Amino acid sequence: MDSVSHYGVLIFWISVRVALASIGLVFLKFIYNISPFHPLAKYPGPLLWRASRLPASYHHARGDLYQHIAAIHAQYGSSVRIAPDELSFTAPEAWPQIYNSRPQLKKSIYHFTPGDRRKLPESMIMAPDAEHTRLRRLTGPAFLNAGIAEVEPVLQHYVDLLCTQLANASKEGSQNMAEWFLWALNDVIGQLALDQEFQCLEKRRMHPWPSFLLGALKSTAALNQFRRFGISRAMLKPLIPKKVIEEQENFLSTAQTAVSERLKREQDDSAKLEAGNLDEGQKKQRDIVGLMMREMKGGERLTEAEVTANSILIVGGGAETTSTCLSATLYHLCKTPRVMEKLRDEIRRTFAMSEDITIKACNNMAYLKASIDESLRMFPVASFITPRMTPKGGHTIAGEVVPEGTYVSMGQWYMGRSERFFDEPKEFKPERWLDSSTEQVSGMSSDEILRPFSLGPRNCVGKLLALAEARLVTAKLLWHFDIELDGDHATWVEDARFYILWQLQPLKVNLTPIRKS
Ligand code: HEM
Repeated sequence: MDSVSHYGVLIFWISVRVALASIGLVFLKFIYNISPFHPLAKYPGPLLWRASRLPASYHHARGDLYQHIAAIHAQYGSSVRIAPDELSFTAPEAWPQIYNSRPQLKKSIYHFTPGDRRKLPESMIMAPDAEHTRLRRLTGPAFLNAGIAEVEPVLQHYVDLLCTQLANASKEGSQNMAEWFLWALNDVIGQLALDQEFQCLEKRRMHPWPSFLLGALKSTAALNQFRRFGISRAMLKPLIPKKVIEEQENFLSTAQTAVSERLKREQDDSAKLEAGNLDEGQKKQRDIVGLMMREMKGGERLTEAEVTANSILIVGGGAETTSTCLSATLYHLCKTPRVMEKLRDEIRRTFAMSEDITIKACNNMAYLKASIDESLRMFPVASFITPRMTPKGGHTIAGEVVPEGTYVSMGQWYMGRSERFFDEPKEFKPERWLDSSTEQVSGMSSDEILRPFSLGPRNCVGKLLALAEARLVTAKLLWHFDIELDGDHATWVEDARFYILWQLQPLKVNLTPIRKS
Protein backbone atom coordinates (compact mmCIF):
# COMPACT_ATOMS: atom_id res chain seq x y z
CA MET A 1 0.00 0.00 0.00
CA ASP A 2 1.53 3.39 -0.95
CA SER A 3 1.64 6.18 1.65
CA VAL A 4 -1.23 8.18 0.00
CA SER A 5 -3.73 5.34 0.22
CA HIS A 6 -2.46 4.54 3.71
CA TYR A 7 -3.33 8.09 4.84
CA GLY A 8 -6.65 7.84 3.02
CA VAL A 9 -7.64 4.75 5.02
CA LEU A 10 -6.44 6.39 8.23
CA ILE A 11 -8.54 9.54 7.62
CA PHE A 12 -11.54 7.35 6.77
CA TRP A 13 -11.30 5.47 10.07
CA ILE A 14 -10.72 8.63 12.09
CA SER A 15 -13.81 10.18 10.46
CA VAL A 16 -15.88 7.10 11.25
CA ARG A 17 -14.75 7.18 14.88
CA VAL A 18 -15.42 10.92 15.20
CA ALA A 19 -18.88 10.41 13.67
CA LEU A 20 -19.63 7.49 16.02
CA ALA A 21 -18.35 9.45 19.03
CA SER A 22 -20.56 12.42 18.05
CA ILE A 23 -23.61 10.17 17.65
CA GLY A 24 -22.78 8.63 21.03
CA LEU A 25 -22.53 12.07 22.64
CA VAL A 26 -25.82 13.19 21.10
CA PHE A 27 -27.42 9.99 22.36
CA LEU A 28 -26.01 10.55 25.86
CA LYS A 29 -27.35 14.14 25.74
CA PHE A 30 -30.83 12.76 24.84
CA ILE A 31 -30.63 10.37 27.81
CA TYR A 32 -29.52 13.19 30.13
CA ASN A 33 -32.34 15.46 28.86
CA ILE A 34 -34.98 12.96 29.89
CA SER A 35 -33.22 11.84 33.07
CA PRO A 36 -34.28 12.92 36.59
CA PHE A 37 -30.95 14.85 36.78
CA HIS A 38 -31.95 17.44 34.19
CA PRO A 39 -32.87 20.80 35.86
CA LEU A 40 -36.27 20.77 34.05
CA ALA A 41 -37.01 17.13 34.90
CA LYS A 42 -40.09 17.98 36.97
CA TYR A 43 -41.88 19.58 34.01
CA PRO A 44 -43.93 17.04 32.02
CA GLY A 45 -44.03 16.76 28.24
CA PRO A 46 -43.80 14.15 25.47
CA LEU A 47 -40.65 12.02 25.66
CA LEU A 48 -39.20 12.98 22.27
CA TRP A 49 -39.82 16.70 22.86
CA ARG A 50 -38.05 16.53 26.23
CA ALA A 51 -35.18 14.53 24.73
CA SER A 52 -34.42 16.70 21.71
CA ARG A 53 -35.10 20.11 20.16
CA LEU A 54 -35.85 18.39 16.84
CA PRO A 55 -39.67 17.96 17.21
CA ALA A 56 -40.21 21.62 18.23
CA SER A 57 -37.91 22.88 15.47
CA TYR A 58 -39.51 20.67 12.85
CA HIS A 59 -43.01 21.84 13.75
CA HIS A 60 -41.93 25.49 13.97
CA ALA A 61 -40.55 25.26 10.43
CA ARG A 62 -43.77 23.51 9.30
CA GLY A 63 -45.93 26.25 10.84
CA ASP A 64 -47.97 24.02 13.16
CA LEU A 65 -45.96 24.33 16.38
CA TYR A 66 -48.75 26.32 18.06
CA GLN A 67 -51.17 23.41 17.57
CA HIS A 68 -48.71 20.95 19.08
CA ILE A 69 -48.06 23.20 22.09
CA ALA A 70 -51.85 23.34 22.63
CA ALA A 71 -52.10 19.54 22.42
CA ILE A 72 -49.23 19.16 24.91
CA HIS A 73 -50.98 21.49 27.37
CA ALA A 74 -54.24 19.57 26.93
CA GLN A 75 -52.46 16.33 27.81
CA TYR A 76 -49.85 17.36 30.37
CA GLY A 77 -51.24 20.42 32.18
CA SER A 78 -50.44 24.08 32.67
CA SER A 79 -46.61 24.10 32.88
CA VAL A 80 -45.08 21.87 30.21
CA ARG A 81 -41.74 21.15 28.58
CA ILE A 82 -41.79 21.62 24.82
CA ALA A 83 -38.04 21.18 24.19
CA PRO A 84 -35.09 20.16 26.38
CA ASP A 85 -34.53 23.80 27.43
CA GLU A 86 -37.99 25.34 26.83
CA LEU A 87 -41.23 25.56 28.85
CA SER A 88 -44.72 26.76 27.98
CA PHE A 89 -47.21 28.03 30.59
CA THR A 90 -50.94 28.63 30.70
CA ALA A 91 -51.41 29.98 34.25
CA PRO A 92 -52.46 33.64 33.64
CA GLU A 93 -50.24 34.78 36.54
CA ALA A 94 -47.26 33.77 34.36
CA TRP A 95 -48.01 36.53 31.79
CA PRO A 96 -46.45 39.39 33.79
CA GLN A 97 -43.78 37.12 35.23
CA ILE A 98 -42.52 36.39 31.71
CA TYR A 99 -43.32 39.53 29.73
CA ASN A 100 -43.39 42.32 32.32
CA SER A 101 -40.67 41.54 34.81
CA ARG A 102 -38.06 44.09 35.91
CA PRO A 103 -35.34 43.75 34.76
CA GLN A 104 -36.81 42.36 31.51
CA LEU A 105 -36.16 38.76 30.54
CA LYS A 106 -34.11 38.57 27.32
CA LYS A 107 -35.89 37.68 24.08
CA SER A 108 -35.00 34.45 22.35
CA ILE A 109 -32.81 35.16 19.31
CA TYR A 110 -34.40 32.24 17.46
CA HIS A 111 -37.79 33.84 16.79
CA PHE A 112 -37.02 37.14 15.12
CA THR A 113 -33.46 37.19 13.84
CA PRO A 114 -31.29 40.06 15.07
CA GLY A 115 -30.65 42.45 12.15
CA ASP A 116 -27.40 43.04 10.30
CA ARG A 117 -26.09 46.15 12.03
CA ARG A 118 -23.61 46.85 9.24
CA LYS A 119 -26.61 47.76 7.08
CA LEU A 120 -29.15 49.30 9.47
CA PRO A 121 -29.53 49.85 13.22
CA GLU A 122 -31.60 47.25 15.10
CA SER A 123 -35.32 47.93 14.88
CA MET A 124 -37.24 48.05 18.15
CA ILE A 125 -38.36 44.42 18.05
CA MET A 126 -34.86 43.06 18.80
CA ALA A 127 -33.11 46.17 20.15
CA PRO A 128 -31.35 45.79 23.52
CA ASP A 129 -33.31 47.22 26.47
CA ALA A 130 -31.74 50.70 26.70
CA GLU A 131 -31.99 51.27 22.94
CA HIS A 132 -35.49 49.83 22.92
CA THR A 133 -36.67 52.23 25.63
CA ARG A 134 -35.42 55.17 23.59
CA LEU A 135 -37.01 53.89 20.35
CA ARG A 136 -40.36 53.30 22.07
CA ARG A 137 -40.27 56.78 23.62
CA LEU A 138 -39.75 58.33 20.20
CA THR A 139 -42.07 56.13 18.12
CA GLY A 140 -44.79 55.57 20.73
CA PRO A 141 -46.72 58.86 20.23
CA ALA A 142 -47.31 58.00 16.54
CA PHE A 143 -49.39 55.02 17.71
CA LEU A 144 -51.50 56.73 20.37
CA ASN A 145 -55.11 57.76 19.69
CA ALA A 146 -54.08 61.33 18.73
CA GLY A 147 -51.59 59.99 16.17
CA ILE A 148 -54.14 57.54 14.79
CA ALA A 149 -56.70 60.34 14.41
CA GLU A 150 -54.17 62.22 12.27
CA VAL A 151 -53.68 59.28 9.90
CA GLU A 152 -57.39 58.35 9.79
CA PRO A 153 -57.89 59.89 6.30
CA VAL A 154 -55.43 57.30 4.90
CA LEU A 155 -57.32 54.45 6.60
CA GLN A 156 -60.69 55.77 5.40
CA HIS A 157 -59.41 56.12 1.84
CA TYR A 158 -58.28 52.50 1.60
CA VAL A 159 -61.27 51.03 3.45
CA ASP A 160 -63.58 52.85 1.02
CA LEU A 161 -61.48 51.62 -1.89
CA LEU A 162 -61.75 48.08 -0.51
CA CYS A 163 -65.56 48.36 -0.46
CA THR A 164 -65.72 49.85 -3.97
CA GLN A 165 -63.42 47.20 -5.40
CA LEU A 166 -65.36 44.43 -3.64
CA ALA A 167 -68.67 45.74 -4.98
CA ASN A 168 -67.26 45.33 -8.51
CA ALA A 169 -65.49 42.04 -7.86
CA SER A 170 -68.57 40.50 -6.21
CA LYS A 171 -70.26 40.43 -9.64
CA GLU A 172 -67.59 37.95 -10.77
CA GLY A 173 -68.43 35.42 -8.04
CA SER A 174 -67.12 34.60 -4.60
CA GLN A 175 -64.05 36.43 -3.34
CA ASN A 176 -61.07 35.33 -1.25
CA MET A 177 -61.24 37.76 1.65
CA ALA A 178 -57.93 36.59 3.17
CA GLU A 179 -56.33 38.05 0.05
CA TRP A 180 -58.43 41.23 -0.07
CA PHE A 181 -57.70 42.04 3.59
CA LEU A 182 -53.98 41.53 2.99
CA TRP A 183 -54.09 43.85 -0.02
CA ALA A 184 -56.01 46.54 1.87
CA LEU A 185 -53.82 46.48 4.96
CA ASN A 186 -50.65 46.48 2.88
CA ASP A 187 -51.88 49.53 0.97
CA VAL A 188 -52.50 51.29 4.29
CA ILE A 189 -49.16 50.37 5.83
CA GLY A 190 -47.17 51.12 2.65
CA GLN A 191 -48.61 54.62 2.68
CA LEU A 192 -48.17 55.15 6.42
CA ALA A 193 -44.73 53.64 6.95
CA LEU A 194 -42.93 54.08 3.62
CA ASP A 195 -44.98 56.78 1.87
CA GLN A 196 -45.52 54.38 -1.03
CA GLU A 197 -48.65 53.58 -2.97
CA PHE A 198 -48.50 49.80 -3.18
CA GLN A 199 -51.75 49.74 -5.26
CA CYS A 200 -52.56 46.21 -4.10
CA LEU A 201 -56.32 46.90 -4.04
CA GLU A 202 -56.34 48.68 -7.38
CA LYS A 203 -54.30 46.02 -9.15
CA ARG A 204 -55.67 43.11 -7.15
CA ARG A 205 -52.24 41.72 -6.37
CA MET A 206 -49.57 41.94 -3.70
CA HIS A 207 -46.86 44.53 -4.21
CA PRO A 208 -43.39 42.90 -4.51
CA TRP A 209 -42.13 44.56 -1.31
CA PRO A 210 -44.64 43.19 1.23
CA SER A 211 -44.67 39.98 -0.74
CA PHE A 212 -40.89 39.74 -0.31
CA LEU A 213 -41.17 40.52 3.43
CA LEU A 214 -43.83 37.84 3.98
CA GLY A 215 -41.75 35.25 2.13
CA ALA A 216 -38.63 36.28 4.06
CA LEU A 217 -40.39 35.92 7.41
CA LYS A 218 -41.60 32.45 6.48
CA SER A 219 -38.13 31.26 5.49
CA THR A 220 -36.67 32.94 8.60
CA ALA A 221 -38.71 30.55 10.75
CA ALA A 222 -36.99 27.61 9.02
CA LEU A 223 -33.50 29.18 8.95
CA ASN A 224 -33.73 29.97 12.66
CA GLN A 225 -34.15 26.27 13.39
CA PHE A 226 -30.81 25.55 11.71
CA ARG A 227 -29.24 28.30 13.82
CA ARG A 228 -30.37 26.46 16.94
CA PHE A 229 -28.17 23.54 15.90
CA GLY A 230 -25.12 25.75 15.37
CA ILE A 231 -25.58 26.17 11.60
CA SER A 232 -25.26 29.93 11.10
CA ARG A 233 -26.85 32.07 8.38
CA ALA A 234 -23.38 32.57 6.89
CA MET A 235 -22.95 28.79 6.57
CA LEU A 236 -26.35 28.52 4.90
CA LYS A 237 -25.75 31.44 2.56
CA PRO A 238 -24.43 29.26 -0.30
CA LEU A 239 -27.78 27.39 -0.21
CA ILE A 240 -29.87 30.56 -0.50
CA PRO A 241 -30.72 31.24 -4.16
CA LYS A 242 -28.86 34.25 -5.58
CA LYS A 243 -32.21 35.72 -6.60
CA VAL A 244 -33.38 35.82 -2.96
CA ILE A 245 -30.18 37.61 -1.83
CA GLU A 246 -30.53 40.12 -4.67
CA GLU A 247 -34.19 40.69 -3.80
CA GLN A 248 -33.22 41.31 -0.19
CA GLU A 249 -30.58 43.90 -1.10
CA ASN A 250 -32.88 45.49 -3.63
CA PHE A 251 -35.66 45.75 -1.05
CA LEU A 252 -33.36 47.32 1.51
CA SER A 253 -32.02 49.96 -0.83
CA THR A 254 -35.48 50.87 -2.21
CA ALA A 255 -36.87 51.14 1.33
CA GLN A 256 -33.93 53.38 2.27
CA THR A 257 -34.57 55.60 -0.76
CA ALA A 258 -38.30 55.76 -0.01
CA VAL A 259 -37.72 56.89 3.59
CA SER A 260 -34.99 59.35 2.52
CA GLU A 261 -37.32 60.98 0.01
CA ARG A 262 -40.10 61.12 2.58
CA LEU A 263 -37.81 62.75 5.13
CA LYS A 264 -36.56 65.26 2.58
CA ARG A 265 -40.15 66.27 1.88
CA GLU A 266 -40.73 66.74 5.61
CA GLN A 267 -37.70 69.04 5.79
CA ASP A 268 -38.76 70.98 2.68
CA ASP A 269 -42.29 71.40 4.07
CA SER A 270 -40.98 72.57 7.43
CA ALA A 271 -38.67 75.09 5.74
CA LYS A 272 -41.56 76.39 3.60
CA LEU A 273 -43.85 76.57 6.64
CA GLU A 274 -41.27 78.61 8.53
CA ALA A 275 -40.82 80.94 5.57
CA GLY A 276 -44.60 81.35 5.33
CA ASN A 277 -44.74 79.77 1.84
CA LEU A 278 -47.00 76.89 2.94
CA ASP A 279 -49.84 76.55 5.37
CA GLU A 280 -50.54 73.39 7.43
CA GLY A 281 -53.45 72.43 5.16
CA GLN A 282 -51.20 72.22 2.10
CA LYS A 283 -48.85 69.70 3.71
CA LYS A 284 -49.27 66.20 2.39
CA GLN A 285 -51.45 63.97 4.57
CA ARG A 286 -49.98 62.69 7.80
CA ASP A 287 -48.26 59.33 8.03
CA ILE A 288 -46.37 57.30 10.63
CA VAL A 289 -43.00 58.40 9.23
CA GLY A 290 -43.93 62.05 9.79
CA LEU A 291 -45.20 61.30 13.28
CA MET A 292 -42.08 59.31 14.16
CA MET A 293 -39.92 62.23 13.00
CA ARG A 294 -41.49 64.68 15.40
CA GLU A 295 -38.92 66.11 17.69
CA MET A 296 -39.33 65.34 21.38
CA LYS A 297 -38.79 67.86 24.11
CA GLY A 298 -35.03 68.27 24.51
CA GLY A 299 -34.41 68.02 20.77
CA GLU A 300 -34.24 64.22 20.71
CA ARG A 301 -35.35 62.52 17.51
CA LEU A 302 -34.87 59.35 15.50
CA THR A 303 -32.05 59.22 12.97
CA GLU A 304 -32.90 58.53 9.32
CA ALA A 305 -31.46 55.03 9.61
CA GLU A 306 -33.60 54.36 12.70
CA VAL A 307 -36.74 55.54 10.89
CA THR A 308 -35.90 53.22 7.98
CA ALA A 309 -35.28 50.19 10.22
CA ASN A 310 -38.52 50.71 12.11
CA SER A 311 -40.56 51.52 9.01
CA ILE A 312 -39.46 48.19 7.51
CA LEU A 313 -40.46 46.47 10.76
CA ILE A 314 -43.87 48.13 10.65
CA VAL A 315 -44.45 47.15 7.00
CA GLY A 316 -43.50 43.56 7.92
CA GLY A 317 -45.58 43.39 11.10
CA GLY A 318 -48.37 45.90 10.65
CA ALA A 319 -50.38 44.45 7.76
CA GLU A 320 -50.49 40.67 7.92
CA THR A 321 -51.34 40.76 11.63
CA THR A 322 -54.45 42.93 11.29
CA SER A 323 -55.53 41.25 8.07
CA THR A 324 -55.35 37.84 9.78
CA CYS A 325 -57.46 39.24 12.61
CA LEU A 326 -59.99 40.50 10.04
CA SER A 327 -60.13 37.17 8.21
CA ALA A 328 -60.63 35.30 11.49
CA THR A 329 -63.35 37.75 12.56
CA LEU A 330 -65.22 37.42 9.27
CA TYR A 331 -64.87 33.63 9.34
CA HIS A 332 -66.36 33.37 12.84
CA LEU A 333 -69.13 35.86 12.03
CA CYS A 334 -70.13 33.86 8.96
CA LYS A 335 -70.04 30.65 10.99
CA THR A 336 -72.22 32.19 13.72
CA PRO A 337 -75.31 33.72 12.03
CA ARG A 338 -76.79 34.88 15.37
CA VAL A 339 -73.77 37.11 16.01
CA MET A 340 -73.48 38.21 12.37
CA GLU A 341 -77.11 39.39 12.37
CA LYS A 342 -76.83 41.16 15.70
CA LEU A 343 -73.65 42.99 14.73
CA ARG A 344 -74.86 43.85 11.21
CA ASP A 345 -78.15 45.24 12.57
CA GLU A 346 -76.36 47.31 15.17
CA ILE A 347 -74.00 48.77 12.56
CA ARG A 348 -76.75 49.54 10.05
CA ARG A 349 -78.98 51.03 12.76
CA THR A 350 -76.19 53.23 14.12
CA PHE A 351 -74.85 54.65 10.86
CA ALA A 352 -77.10 56.35 8.33
CA MET A 353 -74.24 56.89 5.90
CA SER A 354 -70.95 55.14 5.23
CA GLU A 355 -69.10 58.43 5.96
CA ASP A 356 -70.51 58.37 9.51
CA ILE A 357 -68.41 55.28 10.22
CA THR A 358 -65.33 56.79 11.84
CA ILE A 359 -62.71 55.35 14.16
CA LYS A 360 -64.15 57.34 17.05
CA ALA A 361 -67.70 56.15 16.34
CA CYS A 362 -66.51 52.53 16.08
CA ASN A 363 -64.75 52.85 19.44
CA ASN A 364 -68.17 53.50 20.98
CA MET A 365 -69.70 50.30 19.60
CA ALA A 366 -69.46 47.76 22.39
CA TYR A 367 -70.66 44.74 20.39
CA LEU A 368 -68.29 45.47 17.51
CA LYS A 369 -65.35 45.76 19.90
CA ALA A 370 -66.39 42.57 21.69
CA SER A 371 -66.62 40.70 18.37
CA ILE A 372 -63.01 41.57 17.50
CA ASP A 373 -61.86 40.63 21.02
CA GLU A 374 -63.71 37.34 20.73
CA SER A 375 -62.07 36.67 17.39
CA LEU A 376 -58.64 37.28 18.98
CA ARG A 377 -59.62 34.77 21.69
CA MET A 378 -60.43 32.02 19.23
CA PHE A 379 -57.69 32.93 16.77
CA PRO A 380 -54.95 34.77 18.63
CA VAL A 381 -52.91 36.34 15.87
CA ALA A 382 -49.83 36.20 18.12
CA SER A 383 -50.36 32.53 18.90
CA PHE A 384 -46.74 32.07 19.97
CA ILE A 385 -45.17 35.28 21.33
CA THR A 386 -41.36 35.47 21.28
CA PRO A 387 -40.10 33.27 24.13
CA ARG A 388 -37.97 34.93 26.80
CA MET A 389 -34.97 33.45 28.59
CA THR A 390 -34.71 33.11 32.38
CA PRO A 391 -31.78 35.01 33.93
CA LYS A 392 -28.84 33.91 36.05
CA GLY A 393 -30.13 32.49 39.33
CA GLY A 394 -33.47 31.47 37.79
CA HIS A 395 -36.86 33.17 37.77
CA THR A 396 -40.16 32.41 39.50
CA ILE A 397 -42.94 31.54 37.08
CA ALA A 398 -46.32 30.07 38.05
CA GLY A 399 -45.15 29.41 41.59
CA GLU A 400 -41.91 27.56 40.74
CA VAL A 401 -38.33 28.74 40.27
CA VAL A 402 -37.43 28.03 36.65
CA PRO A 403 -33.66 27.39 36.28
CA GLU A 404 -31.52 29.93 34.43
CA GLY A 405 -31.12 29.69 30.66
CA THR A 406 -34.61 28.28 30.07
CA TYR A 407 -36.78 29.63 27.24
CA VAL A 408 -40.28 30.43 28.49
CA SER A 409 -43.50 31.52 26.75
CA MET A 410 -47.30 31.36 27.07
CA GLY A 411 -49.58 28.82 25.37
CA GLN A 412 -52.06 31.46 24.24
CA TRP A 413 -53.67 29.37 21.49
CA TYR A 414 -54.55 26.72 24.07
CA MET A 415 -55.71 29.23 26.71
CA GLY A 416 -58.29 30.90 24.49
CA ARG A 417 -59.82 27.57 23.51
CA SER A 418 -59.70 25.82 26.85
CA GLU A 419 -62.59 24.78 29.07
CA ARG A 420 -60.23 25.40 31.96
CA PHE A 421 -60.68 29.13 31.32
CA PHE A 422 -63.86 29.73 29.30
CA ASP A 423 -67.33 28.27 29.36
CA GLU A 424 -68.33 26.90 25.92
CA PRO A 425 -64.92 27.81 24.48
CA LYS A 426 -65.85 26.59 21.00
CA GLU A 427 -68.73 29.10 20.80
CA PHE A 428 -68.09 32.50 19.20
CA LYS A 429 -69.75 34.59 21.90
CA PRO A 430 -68.80 38.31 21.93
CA GLU A 431 -71.09 38.66 24.96
CA ARG A 432 -68.34 37.24 27.17
CA TRP A 433 -66.36 40.47 26.62
CA LEU A 434 -69.17 42.94 27.14
CA ASP A 435 -68.65 43.36 30.82
CA SER A 436 -64.94 42.99 31.49
CA SER A 437 -65.69 42.21 35.13
CA THR A 438 -67.64 39.12 34.04
CA GLU A 439 -65.84 36.14 35.47
CA GLN A 440 -65.07 33.16 33.28
CA VAL A 441 -65.03 29.60 34.64
CA SER A 442 -61.52 30.24 35.96
CA GLY A 443 -62.79 33.09 38.15
CA MET A 444 -60.96 35.69 36.04
CA SER A 445 -62.15 38.14 33.41
CA SER A 446 -61.37 37.40 29.75
CA ASP A 447 -58.78 40.13 29.43
CA GLU A 448 -56.87 38.89 32.46
CA ILE A 449 -56.55 35.48 30.82
CA LEU A 450 -55.54 36.53 27.30
CA ARG A 451 -52.97 39.04 26.06
CA PRO A 452 -53.19 39.05 22.26
CA PHE A 453 -50.88 42.08 22.10
CA SER A 454 -48.57 40.82 24.88
CA LEU A 455 -47.82 43.12 27.81
CA GLY A 456 -45.01 45.05 29.40
CA PRO A 457 -42.49 47.36 27.78
CA ARG A 458 -42.22 45.22 24.66
CA ASN A 459 -45.91 44.78 24.00
CA CYS A 460 -47.39 45.64 20.60
CA VAL A 461 -46.77 49.31 19.87
CA GLY A 462 -49.43 49.12 17.12
CA LYS A 463 -52.24 47.76 19.33
CA LEU A 464 -54.54 50.79 19.12
CA LEU A 465 -53.96 51.16 15.38
CA ALA A 466 -54.63 47.45 14.80
CA LEU A 467 -57.89 47.57 16.77
CA ALA A 468 -58.96 50.80 15.04
CA GLU A 469 -58.33 49.23 11.62
CA ALA A 470 -60.06 45.97 12.49
CA ARG A 471 -63.17 47.74 13.83
CA LEU A 472 -63.36 50.23 10.95
CA VAL A 473 -62.99 47.60 8.22
CA THR A 474 -65.49 45.22 9.85
CA ALA A 475 -68.05 47.99 10.38
CA LYS A 476 -67.80 49.29 6.81
CA LEU A 477 -67.92 45.82 5.28
CA LEU A 478 -71.05 44.81 7.20
CA TRP A 479 -72.64 48.17 6.45
CA HIS A 480 -72.10 47.73 2.70
CA PHE A 481 -72.58 44.00 2.17
CA ASP A 482 -74.48 40.91 3.22
CA ILE A 483 -71.79 38.27 3.46
CA GLU A 484 -71.85 34.49 3.61
CA LEU A 485 -69.25 31.77 3.24
CA ASP A 486 -68.93 30.03 -0.13
CA GLY A 487 -68.53 26.43 1.07
CA ASP A 488 -68.23 25.34 4.66
CA HIS A 489 -64.46 25.86 5.15
CA ALA A 490 -64.62 23.08 7.76
CA THR A 491 -60.85 22.98 8.40
CA TRP A 492 -60.05 26.64 7.70
CA VAL A 493 -58.77 27.25 11.24
CA GLU A 494 -56.86 23.96 11.55
CA ASP A 495 -55.18 24.45 8.16
CA ALA A 496 -53.76 27.87 9.04
CA ARG A 497 -49.98 27.91 9.47
CA PHE A 498 -48.01 30.16 11.79
CA TYR A 499 -44.35 30.74 11.03
CA ILE A 500 -43.59 34.18 12.42
CA LEU A 501 -46.63 35.49 10.63
CA TRP A 502 -49.67 33.57 9.40
CA GLN A 503 -50.36 31.85 6.14
CA LEU A 504 -54.11 31.41 5.81
CA GLN A 505 -56.16 29.21 3.53
CA PRO A 506 -58.44 31.10 1.10
CA LEU A 507 -61.55 32.51 2.79
CA LYS A 508 -64.13 32.49 0.01
CA VAL A 509 -67.28 34.50 0.58
CA ASN A 510 -70.23 35.69 -1.45
CA LEU A 511 -70.86 39.40 -1.06
CA THR A 512 -74.20 41.02 -1.81
CA PRO A 513 -74.00 44.83 -1.94
CA ILE A 514 -76.79 46.48 0.03
CA ARG A 515 -78.86 49.19 -1.57
CA LYS A 516 -79.44 51.93 0.97
CA SER A 517 -82.64 53.91 0.66
C1 HEM B 1 -54.18 42.14 15.47
C2 HEM B 1 -53.05 42.72 15.16
C3 HEM B 1 -51.77 42.62 15.95
C4 HEM B 1 -51.39 41.75 16.94
C5 HEM B 1 -52.21 40.61 17.54
C6 HEM B 1 -50.05 42.11 17.34
C7 HEM B 1 -49.33 41.47 18.34
C8 HEM B 1 -48.06 41.82 18.73
C9 HEM B 1 -47.31 41.16 19.77
C10 HEM B 1 -47.80 40.00 20.59
C11 HEM B 1 -46.11 41.78 19.87
C12 HEM B 1 -44.96 41.42 20.80
C13 HEM B 1 -43.96 40.56 20.06
C14 HEM B 1 -42.81 40.09 20.90
O1 HEM B 1 -42.89 39.97 22.11
O2 HEM B 1 -41.79 39.79 20.30
C15 HEM B 1 -46.08 42.84 18.88
C16 HEM B 1 -45.03 43.69 18.68
C17 HEM B 1 -45.05 44.72 17.76
N1 HEM B 1 -46.07 45.06 16.93
FE1 HEM B 1 -47.88 44.20 16.83
N2 HEM B 1 -49.64 43.18 16.58
C18 HEM B 1 -50.66 43.53 15.74
C19 HEM B 1 -50.67 44.59 14.86
C20 HEM B 1 -49.67 45.51 14.71
C21 HEM B 1 -49.72 46.68 13.88
C22 HEM B 1 -50.92 47.11 13.04
C23 HEM B 1 -48.50 47.31 13.98
C24 HEM B 1 -48.01 48.57 13.33
C25 HEM B 1 -48.61 49.28 12.45
C26 HEM B 1 -47.69 46.52 14.88
C27 HEM B 1 -46.39 46.81 15.22
C28 HEM B 1 -45.67 46.13 16.16
C29 HEM B 1 -44.29 46.49 16.51
C30 HEM B 1 -43.47 47.61 15.89
C31 HEM B 1 -43.91 45.60 17.52
C32 HEM B 1 -42.58 45.58 18.27
C33 HEM B 1 -42.77 46.37 19.56
C34 HEM B 1 -41.55 46.38 20.44
O3 HEM B 1 -40.71 45.51 20.32
O4 HEM B 1 -41.47 47.29 21.28
N3 HEM B 1 -48.44 45.45 15.32
N4 HEM B 1 -47.28 42.84 18.20
